[in-house]
Amino acid sequence: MNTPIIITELLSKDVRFPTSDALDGSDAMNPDPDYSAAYVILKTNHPEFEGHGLTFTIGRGNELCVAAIKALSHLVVGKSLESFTQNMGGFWKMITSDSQLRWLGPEKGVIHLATGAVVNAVWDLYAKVAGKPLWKLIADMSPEEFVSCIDFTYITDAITPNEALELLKKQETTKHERIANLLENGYPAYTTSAGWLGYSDEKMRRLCREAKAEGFKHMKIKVGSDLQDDMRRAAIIREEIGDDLQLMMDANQKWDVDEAIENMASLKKFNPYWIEEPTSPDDILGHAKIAEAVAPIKVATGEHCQNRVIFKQLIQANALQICQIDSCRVGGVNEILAILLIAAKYNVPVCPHAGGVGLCEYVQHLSMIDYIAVSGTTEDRIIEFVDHLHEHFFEPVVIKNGAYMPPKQPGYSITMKPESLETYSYPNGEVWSKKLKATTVN
Ligand SMILES: C[C@H](O)[C@@H](O)[C@@H](O)[C@H](O)C(=O)O
Ligand SMILES: [Mg+2]
Repeated sequence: MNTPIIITELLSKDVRFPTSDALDGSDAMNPDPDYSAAYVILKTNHPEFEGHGLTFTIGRGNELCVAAIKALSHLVVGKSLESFTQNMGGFWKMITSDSQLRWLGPEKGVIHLATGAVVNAVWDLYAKVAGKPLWKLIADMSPEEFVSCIDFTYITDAITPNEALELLKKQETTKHERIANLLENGYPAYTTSAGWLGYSDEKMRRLCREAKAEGFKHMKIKVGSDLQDDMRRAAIIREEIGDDLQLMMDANQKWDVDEAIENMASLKKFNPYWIEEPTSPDDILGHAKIAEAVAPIKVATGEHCQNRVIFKQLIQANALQICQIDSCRVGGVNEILAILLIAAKYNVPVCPHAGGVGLCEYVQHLSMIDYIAVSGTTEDRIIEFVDHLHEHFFEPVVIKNGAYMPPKQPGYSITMKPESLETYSYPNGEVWSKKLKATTVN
C-alpha cells in the first residue's frame, strides 16, 4: 500500500430483525428477542477498504449501543490503521482507557459492547488489508506477535506474557497440520435451532429430525421456565434424538443457586452434557457451588460474562467447565485472545456462544484460532450453530456434516449486505416502518 490507510469516518447503524414474530431465539429469560446489531462501518481514504463490525443485542436498547459506539469514534477517526496494527495490545488499551468513557464501565455493559463492535471493525479492516480471513491472519502470527495483541492488565495472576509465549510456542511447529485438517473437515458444531422455548412440540420434533439428518451430534434446548414443562420437552427431544447424541440445557440465568441444584437433580435423568447459565452471570461462587453439586454434568457460561477478569475468576474457582466466549460481549478480538490463553492454561474447553445475528459468522474464526494456535485440539469443543439470518452477510457460514468450514474471504466475515442494512434499519427501514405503522393503526 503506497499511501497509509487512514480511518476517515465512523458510521454507526441501528439494525433490527423482527425474529420475535416467530419466537426464534426465545428462552426462559428472553421470551421475545428481536435479533439486532449495533453496526459499525469504518471508512478509510482507500474506498476499497472498509472495516465492519457489530455488537449484538436483542432489540430495545440497541440505540444505546449505537450511541456508545459513536462516543468512541474520536479514538479511531483520523488515525492510521498501521498505528494500531504495529501494537495491537496498545491499541486495545487505548480504546478501553478513555478516562471519561471508562467511568461508564469499566469494561462492562453498554460501553464494552460498543468497544467490542469498534475493536472487531478494526480487526476486520486489518484482515481485509492483509488479504486474509481473520483466523488465518492470527494463526499466521508468531507467538511473539500473538502475545503483543493482548493487554495483560488484571490477569497476570492467572497467566503472564511469558507463560502465554511458552504455551503458544508448543503449538507453533504443528500449526500447518491443524490448518490442513480444518480445511478438509471443518470445526465441529452443535445446534440450538430446535430448542427455542416458544416452539411447538411438532416444530421441535421436525427440527430435531432435520438436525440429526444434517449430521449434528449435539443439540441444545432451553429450560428454566417450569420444571414439569422442561421435563416434558426434554423427554420429547430425547425420544427424537435417541441416547447417542449429546443433549445440552440452557437456563438463561433463571434460577437461584439452590434452585439450580434442585432442578438439575430432576433433569439429570435426561443425561444432559452441560447446564448453561444456571444463575446470575456475575455469581462466581454460586456457579462454583452448582458445579460441585451437579458434577459430572458440566457448568457452561460466558455469553453474559462481561470481561476477561470474570472469566479468569470463574476458571480459577472451578466454577465453569465449559468456557463460552462471546465475540462482542467482551471487548472484541484482543480480549478474546486473552481468554483463550487462560482457558488453555487451565485446560478448560472453549465452546463459543453464537446464533443471534452475525455471532456464528464471528466465532467460527475464534474457535479456529484456538485450535490452530492456542489449545491445539478440538476435543470436547464445539461451536454453537443457529440457522437464522445468515443470508444478510456477504460470506455466510458454511456448515458441512455438522461442522463449520473455514471462511475464505479476507476479513472477519461480518460485512452485511447494504440492502439488508437499509431494509432492517430501525425505525425507518422498510420492514420497521410498515410494522410500526401497523401497530399504531391497531
Ligand atoms: C435470546 C437469545 O436467543 C439466547 O436465548 C441465546 O443467545 C442463547 O442463550 C444461546 O445460548 O444461544
Ligand atoms: Mg445460552
